[in-house]
Amino acid sequence: MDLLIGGGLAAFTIYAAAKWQKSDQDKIQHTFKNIGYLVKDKTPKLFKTTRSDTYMLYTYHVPFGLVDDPKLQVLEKVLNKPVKISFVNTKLHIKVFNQQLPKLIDYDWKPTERWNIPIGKSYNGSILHDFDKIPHMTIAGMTRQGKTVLLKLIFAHLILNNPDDVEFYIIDLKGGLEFGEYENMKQVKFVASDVDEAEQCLSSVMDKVKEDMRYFKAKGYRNIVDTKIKRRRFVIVDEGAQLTPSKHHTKEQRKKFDYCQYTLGEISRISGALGTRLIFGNQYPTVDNLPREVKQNSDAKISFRLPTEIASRVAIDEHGAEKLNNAGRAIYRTHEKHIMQVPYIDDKDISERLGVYNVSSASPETTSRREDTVEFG
Ligand SMILES: Nc1ncnc2c1ncn2[C@@H]1O[C@H](COP(=O)(O)OP(=O)(O)OP(=O)(O)O)[C@@H](O)[C@H]1O
Repeated sequence: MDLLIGGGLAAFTIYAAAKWQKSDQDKIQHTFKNIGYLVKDKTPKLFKTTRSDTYMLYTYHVPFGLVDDPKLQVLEKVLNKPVKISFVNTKLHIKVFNQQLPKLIDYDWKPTERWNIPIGKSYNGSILHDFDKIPHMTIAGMTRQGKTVLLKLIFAHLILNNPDDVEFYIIDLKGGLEFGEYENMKQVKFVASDVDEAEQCLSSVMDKVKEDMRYFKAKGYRNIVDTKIKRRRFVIVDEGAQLTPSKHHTKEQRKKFDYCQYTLGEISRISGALGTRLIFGNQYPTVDNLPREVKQNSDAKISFRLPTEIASRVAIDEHGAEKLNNAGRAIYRTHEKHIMQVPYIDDKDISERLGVYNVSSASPETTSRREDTVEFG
């Protein structure tokens, strides 16, 4: 019943605001009343407005007992503009953005600083993810929403910025269809396309991580970012759910799945300071197919559209991904949360731009298991 009344009021508020040509400030004030965001007839009082190029920020004193409330989200529809609501230092902040995000942004191939990747455009401008600050990332999203495009964007931009210092270990559980064509690039050390190869790939990464650990200990290093070591190693998993054992697998197969899940957890737990970064992509994250340690150690979580609020909570620890509404639209969650449009990149573009890094197929380095020595310093 409450829901019905609440829904009716919200619909009325949206209708009324559209009909009366009021300023955003007026509309917000009316909305407080209409949706019952008040205490004993006292509604929030506007205390400050701050204008920027991209938004207008309204700051309110609120009566004691009121905090930010999900029902204020109705303002998005009342104002027909993107709105961000937060409660900071006992004040209510309502940020009203001037523009909707574009539905398509082409990737522009502009280099950035070292390990910073332009993963999206938010209402506030470009979002750069710095893999030296936040080493591990999870990426979730239903089919055809943009996970693989984002993984390829990260891959391509890392090579653009650091062609001589980046190396990749890729577990492409779409049978190698997505990353197989890049396996001859000098930066790509391994492309695994099934669980047997994933086991070998991860075992090889683990050996290297242990090697790094011994080296760091001997040198007294704590974190790669405080050393002169330029090399960074990226482990990319596309469709991590394929590493979940099920009752149809044999005992032998299950052992392999368990090993892969355990090793990904270990990599996320110990290797960040040593220069290895894990990016774990997964269609529909559940507690079974998103290894707990990977989730806990990934301080950056990205989600494209997911089917349910529950899946959104597993992926990014809060609701919202179930409401995203076009391919390439995602939530980027670190200590902050941003809605962004991921730049679009296609395979042809990557092959043309990065083709120079293809090593000759005659070279012994071109097998899917190139085990180059790691260079330090
Ligand atoms: N950033 C983007 N901007 C606009 N369109 C996009 C973007 N990313 C993906 N798309 C569209 O969605 C399609 C599917 O993208 P992608 O291959 O990344 O899906 P996916 O999430 O990996 O799905 P699946 O898990 O089924 O492979 C693309 O071919 C493209 O048409």
